[in-house]
Amino acid sequence: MKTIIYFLKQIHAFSGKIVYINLLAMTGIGLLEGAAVLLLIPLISISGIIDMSVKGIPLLDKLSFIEEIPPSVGLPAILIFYVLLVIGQSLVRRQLTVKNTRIQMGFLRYMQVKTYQLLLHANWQFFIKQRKSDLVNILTAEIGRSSLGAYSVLQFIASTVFSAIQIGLAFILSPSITAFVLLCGAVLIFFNRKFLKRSLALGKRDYELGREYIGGVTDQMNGIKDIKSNTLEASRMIWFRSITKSMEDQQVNYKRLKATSQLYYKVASAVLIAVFIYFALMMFQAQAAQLLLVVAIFSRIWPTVAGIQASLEQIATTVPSFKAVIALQNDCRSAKEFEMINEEDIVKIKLQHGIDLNHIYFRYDKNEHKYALDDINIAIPANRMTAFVGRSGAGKSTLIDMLLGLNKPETGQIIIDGEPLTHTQLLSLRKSISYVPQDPFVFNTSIRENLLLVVPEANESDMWEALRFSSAAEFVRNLPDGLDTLIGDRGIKLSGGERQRLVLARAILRKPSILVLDEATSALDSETEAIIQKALDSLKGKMTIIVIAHRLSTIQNADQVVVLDEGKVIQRGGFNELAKRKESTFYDLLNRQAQAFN
Ligand SMILES: Nc1ncnc2c1ncn2[C@@H]1O[C@H](COP(=O)(O)OP(=O)(O)OP(=O)(O)O)[C@@H](O)[C@H]1O
Repeated sequence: MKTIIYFLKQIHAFSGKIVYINLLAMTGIGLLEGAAVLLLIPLISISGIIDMSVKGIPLLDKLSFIEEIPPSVGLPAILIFYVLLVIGQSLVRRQLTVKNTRIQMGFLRYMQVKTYQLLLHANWQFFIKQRKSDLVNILTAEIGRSSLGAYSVLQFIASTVFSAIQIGLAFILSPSITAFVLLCGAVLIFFNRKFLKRSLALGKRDYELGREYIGGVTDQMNGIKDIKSNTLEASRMIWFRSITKSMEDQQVNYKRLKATSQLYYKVASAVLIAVFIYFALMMFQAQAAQLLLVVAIFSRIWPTVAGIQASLEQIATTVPSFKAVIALQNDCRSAKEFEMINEEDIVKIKLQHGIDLNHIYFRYDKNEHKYALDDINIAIPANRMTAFVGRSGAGKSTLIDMLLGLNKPETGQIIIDGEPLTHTQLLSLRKSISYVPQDPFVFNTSIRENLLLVVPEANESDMWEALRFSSAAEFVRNLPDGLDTLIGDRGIKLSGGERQRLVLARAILRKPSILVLDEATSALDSETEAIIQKALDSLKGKMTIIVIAHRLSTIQNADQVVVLDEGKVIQRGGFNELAKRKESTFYDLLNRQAQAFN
C-alpha cells in the first residue's frame, strides 16, 4: 500500500490534476457501464423472460412502467439508448486510454530526466564507487519497468473505481448476493497474498538478473580485445547461456504465477456460482430472475476482483525496480555537487598568481589508514609549466583530480590567487581549465561537432588554428570529409595518437587559463610529440600548464618538477636541478628511462 501511495505521489508530482481528471473519467465510465447493466433488466422484461411484478428485486419495481410501453416502441428505444450508452462509454474510454498512456510515458520521461539530472550533478566520489553498467541499467531497463508499475497503479485505481460502482449497483439489486460475492472475494484475496509476496520476490530476482546481464555484457564488450586475444569466447558463452536461461525461466515463472492466481479466481467463481445456484434452487426454491441476477452479478464483479489481484501482482513485480530508481535518486541527492547554476552565470577565472595547495590530505576510503595524498604543500605559479612525476600509484592523477575540484580535500586548503577555493568558485575554476586525459574521450559524431560541443561559438579558422597547434590539421584535412568526417564507433576510427591530438585541439580551442595534460601525448611518436612540446612551450607566459608525464624527456622545459611518492611530495625544483641530485627518486627515474632507451 505504501508503494502505491508513493507511486501516486510521484505521478501526481509529475502530472498534477490530470490524474484526478482521469479518475473522474474512470468513475464516469463505471457509471455508464452500470447504466448499461441496468438496461438489461427492461430488455429482459420486454423479452418476457422475467416477470416484472416479481417482488424482492428492488429496481424492478421502479422500472415496472416499462411494462406499460408497447414492445414495438420500447424495444427499439431501449436498444438505441443502449447503443448510445456504449458509444459514449467507448469514446470516454478511448480518451482515457490515450490520457493514461500519456501519463505513463510522461511519467517515464519525468523519471528519466529527473534521475539523469541528479546523476549528472552528483560528485566524483559517487561515480568512483558506482559500477557504470548499474547506472545504465537503472536509467534504461529499471526506469522502464517503474513506468509500467505506474501504469499498473492507474489500472489498479481504475479497477477499484469500477468495482466500487458495480458493487454499489449490485447492492441495490441484491444486498445479500453482493455481500456473499464480496466475502468470497475478500477471502480469496486474503489467501492469494502469497502470490503478491512471490511477485515481489520475482521482481527482485528480475532486477538482479537485469543488472548482472547488462553489467556482464558491458564489461565483455569493453574487454572484447582481451576476450579474443585470450580465447575466452567459450567461457563467456557459458556465462551468457546461463544468464539468459535464468532470465527465460524467470519470465516463465512469472507468467505461471500470474496464470495460477487467475486460475484460482476462475475455479472459485465457477464453484461459488454452482454452490449458490444449487442451494438457491434446492433450499429456497428461488425464482429464475434471482438466479439470473446471481449469475449477472458474479460475472460482472468477479473479473474486476481478479483484475485487482492481477494489478497488485504486476505492481509488486515492479516495486524493486522502482525502489532502485528512487534509491539512485536519493544517493545522487546526497552526493550532489552544486546547486544547478545557469551556464552563462559561470565566470571564467583568469589565473594571475597561481594555485597553492596547503596541507592537503585525501583518501578514497575514510576507513583506510593510508592517504592517497598525504600532506601536500605545493605552489603552482601562474603562466608557467609545472610537471608531476612519480612511480605508478604515487598519487599524480589523484592530485590532478583535486585541482579539477573532483576530489575534495579531507583537510587542507586549495588557494586560487590568494583566495581559498569556495564551492561557488569551483565551477568557475573548472570552466577555466582544459583537461586532456591519457585516454581521451571523443563523442560519436563529426570532428566539427566534437570541437563545437566545447566551444559552440568557434568559427572555422579558430578550429583549424587549434588543430594546427596540436599537429592534427594535416590528418583532419586528409580525412574523407575533413572537419565533417564522422568519428568514433559509428564513423572513422581514429588511432590513439590522432584522438589525443584532436582532444588537445579541443582543449586549446577553449582558450583555457589552465591546461592540464595527464599523459596526454603518451600515444604520439617522438617526432609529433616534439612538435607539440614546442607548441606547448610557446604557451608559456600565456597559460598555466600542468603536466603529468611518465616520459621524462617531455618535461625538460618545465619550470617546476614535483616528484610524488606514496602520496607525498618528495622532491621539487627545476628539471636540471633535480637531475643533478644523485640518489634521489627523480635521478633514479631518469636513469632507468635512459637505460631503457639505450
Ligand atoms: N578510485 C579509487 N579508489 C580507491 N583507491 C584509488 C582510486 N584511484 C586511485 N586509488 C589509489 O590511490 C593511489 C594513487 O593513485 P593515482 O591513480 O593517483 O596514482 P598515479 O600516480 O596517477 O598512478 P599512474 O601513474 O599509474 O596513473 C593508489 O594507491 C591507488 O591505488
